Formats: sequence, structure tokens, C-alpha cells
Amino acid sequence: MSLKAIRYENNSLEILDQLLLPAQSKYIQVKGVEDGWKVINKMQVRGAPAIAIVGCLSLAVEIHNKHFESKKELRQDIEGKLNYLVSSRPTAVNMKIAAEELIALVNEYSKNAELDLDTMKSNFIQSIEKMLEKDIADNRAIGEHGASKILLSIPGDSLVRVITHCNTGSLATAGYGTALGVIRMLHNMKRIEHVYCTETRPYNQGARLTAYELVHDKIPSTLICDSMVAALMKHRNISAVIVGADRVAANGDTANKIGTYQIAVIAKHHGVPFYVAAPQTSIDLKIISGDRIVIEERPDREMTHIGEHRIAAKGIPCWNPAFDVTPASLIAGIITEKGVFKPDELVREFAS
Ligand SMILES: CSC[C@@H](O)[C@@H](O)C(=O)COP(=O)(O)O
Repeated sequence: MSLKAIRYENNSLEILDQLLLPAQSKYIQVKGVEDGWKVINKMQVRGAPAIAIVGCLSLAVEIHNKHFESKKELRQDIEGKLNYLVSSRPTAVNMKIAAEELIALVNEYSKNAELDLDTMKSNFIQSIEKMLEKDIADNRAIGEHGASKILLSIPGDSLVRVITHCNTGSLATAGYGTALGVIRMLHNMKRIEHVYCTETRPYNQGARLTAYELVHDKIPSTLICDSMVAALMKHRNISAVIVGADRVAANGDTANKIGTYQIAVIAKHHGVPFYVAAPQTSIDLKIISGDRIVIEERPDREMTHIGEHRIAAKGIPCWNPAFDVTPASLIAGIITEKGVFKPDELVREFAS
């Protein structure tokens, strides 16, 4: 089974179909923006950083194979396609931030009289390709900062026990992972005693994907149901909770996988520090608080069925928000590639 969510080589893009994991490892070819939009919307690829990278690479593949008459036509095509990709899933901000940056870049290129059409196209494609390498480097930096921060509050060289939720690993990013990157780093430093990963209903990213990554890396770990977090914190001495983020508002309120908020409330009750690990590309300073974050609601079927098998009574209506917002007051620190910050330090640190 592969841990590589995104394969990109010679202008060809394939993604690992995460709907089939862990039973099957099957790659699907993404031939352009329409395919990119569909694989993101259907959650065949998921996780905020991976969504942005696959969306942008689907555009790179499409424009590589397409003929444009003028720089203006290329610029207009790119802008329209990027805006379309942003609509594929609303909560994670990474695709929106990438689209804004790339639109600014292509506007700059189109005004630059020294750049001809072909150079503009190849420079643009190269800037998308760099996202893959940058994401892995950022994740490693997140891992280092997060591990150091968590170890600061651990006496001597004792080991840590952490809880994580959803999947934030190699499958949700270009590689290594954010919250799971911190866990990987702690494991490399031989400082992990145990990781508890939640099942993450209704879509089971924890049971299917995080559990797979933990077993693959031989990290001592146990799967728990989402409803077991309070009991676990009462009975085991948990050192920290580490989760990822889909969007962090300017005040530090954080949207992440549904169930994150209740874990933060439980952590507060038990005095366990609750950390969010996220790259700068998940921080949305344009949104002042979490109340403004649009929460995606997904089809009832994700709750009523597992695969083809119905597990809920026929006829019962469902409410299926894919994310919730954890208030900044419950967050001990936001672990980024630039360091670990308190929620109220984000604007000072990241406003350009
Ligand atoms: C590094 S991934 C961070 C988040 O995107 C992750 O925690 C999460 O909530 C993923 O949700 P998903 O619905 O699977 O895309």
C-alpha cells in the first residue's frame, strides 16, 4: 500500500483514490481541471494541503496540453479555472489562498512585456510544481517546531502520549504531514510512548488512513472511537492533543474535521494542552473569527452507509457538517513552519 497521495511526473498527474483505502491502492489519472474538481469534491483526495496541490497541478496539466493564442487568453483561462477549483470544497482555505497568489502572479506575468507567451506558460507551471517541494519542507519544519514545543513541558527524557484526530499525514499533504508530521518527528526522536487516533466518523479518516500511516511507520498506536476521548483522558496520562486545520481565522479560531471541537473541550477539562499544526497556507487573516468560516455539509449517505452497507435506519434524516470550529481560547498553540504561536500572535506574525 502506498503512502504517496499525489504522483506528478512529466506533466502527468495521478492521485491515490482515498475512497478505496485501506483495502485497495489504486491511482487515478487527473487529466485536467474538471477531473481535479471532481476528485476533490468526491474526496478521492482530501486534506487541506493536498486539495490545493492537486487542484493547482490539475491546472498545470491542463494548460501544458492546451494551445493559447495570446497572453491575455492564457491569463483569463487560468483565472477562471482557479476560481472554479476554489468552489470544489468550501472550508479548507489552502486552495483559495493558492488561487489568489497564482492569479496575482499571472497578472504580473501578463503585464511584463519581456515575457513571451511560452515563457509565461512554463514559468507559471514551474511555480505550481514548486508547491509540492515547499509543502514537504514546511511539514518537516512544522514537525520540528511542534516536537520541541511539546517536549518542553515533558519532564526529563520521558515519553509522550498523544491523541490525534482525522488524517493529517502523508495522505493529506504532499508528504510527511502536519499534526502527523509532529508525531513522526517525536517518533524519530524516540520520544513517543503511544499515539491514540480517533476513528473520525462519519468518514473514518482516522480508522482508514491515520491508522494505516501509523502501522506503516511502526509507531506504537491504538485506535479509539470518537466517543472514547473523555474516558481515555481520564484513565491515561495524555501529554497533548495534536490536530490539523482546514482554516485558521485571524483570531486563531480553527476549523478542522468534525469532532475536533469536542476533543478541545474535553482537553480543557482535563488540563491537556491542545495544539493545532498547520502551514501558513491554512491561515486566513481575511476572516476575523471562526464564525465567518463556511462549513461544508456533506451527503447523508456518508453517515447512513459504510461502503454499500446501510448502517442507519431507513428514512432517518441526517445532519452531516464535515467540519467544526474550535475557539481560540481552547488552543494552546498553533504550530506552523515558522514556529509555534499563541492564537493572538497570528496577525502580528503573518500579516505581510
Ligand atoms: C493536513 S490536513 C488538515 C485538515 O485538512 C484535516 O485535519 C481535515 O480536517 C481533513 O478533512 P477532509 O474532509 O478529510 O478533507
